[in-house]
Amino acid sequence: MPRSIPDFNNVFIQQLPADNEQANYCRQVMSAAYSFVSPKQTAEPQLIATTSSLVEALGLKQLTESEFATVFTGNELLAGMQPYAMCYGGHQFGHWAGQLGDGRAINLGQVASKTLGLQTLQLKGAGPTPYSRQADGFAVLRSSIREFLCSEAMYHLGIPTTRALSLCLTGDKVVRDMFYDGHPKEEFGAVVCRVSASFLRFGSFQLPAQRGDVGLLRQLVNFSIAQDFPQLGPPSKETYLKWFDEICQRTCQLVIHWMRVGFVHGVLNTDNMSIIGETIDYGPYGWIDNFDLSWTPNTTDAQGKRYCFGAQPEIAQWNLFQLANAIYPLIDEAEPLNQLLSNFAEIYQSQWRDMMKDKLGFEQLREPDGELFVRLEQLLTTGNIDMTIFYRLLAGYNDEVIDNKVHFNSCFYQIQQNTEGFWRSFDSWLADYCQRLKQNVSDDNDRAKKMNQVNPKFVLRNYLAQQAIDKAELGDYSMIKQLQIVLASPYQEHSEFEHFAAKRPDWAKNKAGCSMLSCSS
Ligand SMILES: Nc1ncnc2c1ncn2[C@@H]1O[C@H](COP(=O)(O)OP(=O)(O)OP(=O)(O)O)[C@@H](O)[C@H]1O
Ligand SMILES: [Mg+2]
Repeated sequence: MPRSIPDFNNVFIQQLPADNEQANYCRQVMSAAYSFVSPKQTAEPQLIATTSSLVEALGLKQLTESEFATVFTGNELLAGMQPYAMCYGGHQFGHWAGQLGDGRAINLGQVASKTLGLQTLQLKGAGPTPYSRQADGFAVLRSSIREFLCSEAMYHLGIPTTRALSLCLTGDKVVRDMFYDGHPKEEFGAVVCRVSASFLRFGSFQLPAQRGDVGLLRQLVNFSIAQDFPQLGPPSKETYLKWFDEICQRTCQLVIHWMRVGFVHGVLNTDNMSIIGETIDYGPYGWIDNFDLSWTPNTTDAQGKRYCFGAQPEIAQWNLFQLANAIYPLIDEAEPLNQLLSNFAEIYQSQWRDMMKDKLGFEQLREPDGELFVRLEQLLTTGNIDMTIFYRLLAGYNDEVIDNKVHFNSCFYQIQQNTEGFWRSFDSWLADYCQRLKQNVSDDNDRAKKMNQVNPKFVLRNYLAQQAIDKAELGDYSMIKQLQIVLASPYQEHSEFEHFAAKRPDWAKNKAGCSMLSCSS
């Protein structure tokens, strides 16, 4: 195999306790942060796509295409790789679910990258582990494409996220009942290699806490601080509080970003919350087409709408509350933790207003702006308006526009159905907006430029991901490559790919994969 490979420095397994059992069968794993496990051999590894900047940054350029596919489907290990699955628990849909763990994710180790620092490589869909419970350990092509494209799309939108190094077919078939309706079908198996400085989740700390294993809890927290928050100082009660505060802040910023671009995670269980504040687990996520705070992409969530667009901040806070509960034994005082939790709502509100100020192109936030923001959200909802297109059109708007309906025409889903009352409110909001713009010092061009740096033109619209999947399932990967190009600079124009900025077509409104998704993956 390769002539030159990256340096591995597998701190996670060096510093944290391993499961003593080496055999690969499902079990409760006690007093350990992970279990050693080998990825499953696959029939015919095939590379579909890579993220070239990551290939380079991780020192993997020397690998040939076939070596790459072999390694990143888990068929062969590079020298220094030591595969393991992590042990964690979590609250799923508000209920404690006990031990979950990497049921289909297998970590290969930590690469010391010159530009990115220490990064963990993790295969998703590489076979069963002690944490697979009733499931098979695999992932299918459609969900892997969604994860691969969306991780990188988020990264280029400037949003903290786990990244995606590669997407490979395994050559094996995987059976999935996609609609949970008793019609299982064979699908293509695939593996995405994810990359992050840390794959620890809130649930990684919750599980030892629930089990009363304060020793392991402390080891995990100390490890997290030393690896990812070294600036906080040596372990102490004060440092633990600073660590929790930092996680609250990062989580808050993450949700602000999601609200800014119209991303709905879809399964914000505590096992899907990254301790370093990244977006993790691209399952049944979705992007807002018509602005709707009550929209959830996840069919399992259709009734309760626990994880809908507008609930994300509240859910993030709920999840932080669970994390606070978990680390309580290390702090032994509820008051400071409560204080940090209750700050969350206030900090969120203030950051949200700041984010809206930028989206609307105001140079400074002023007291009455809050009312403009609220009125706008109501209009976007009742007018059935595409969020992404609206903000780009708003950047090019000013009081010289003669006909508002014509200027904003392309962002409406059902323009004919809007009432006279709606148009009156819409026109009056725009008039107030123009009035407000007079408080800016710089000109409209400058404002448009700045607005277009926070309001993306291109997002991974649900129907686009589905089109790329439909083609890929027929062996045509061209749309994956095209989306990779466009989504790598989502705030810029791409005249050649203008169609990728189009609002959701009618055919996609109720089509599976384009409107709602099941968790089957
Ligand atoms: N096909 C599968 N085989 C084994 N375990 C699975 C499978 N799908 C999900 N799980 C496990 O079920 C739990 C919850 O699943 P969830 O859908 O949040 O995760 P996921 O999409 O597999 O992974 P991740 O959070 O690592 O992105 C996790 O413990 C996960 O590893
Ligand atoms: Mg998950």
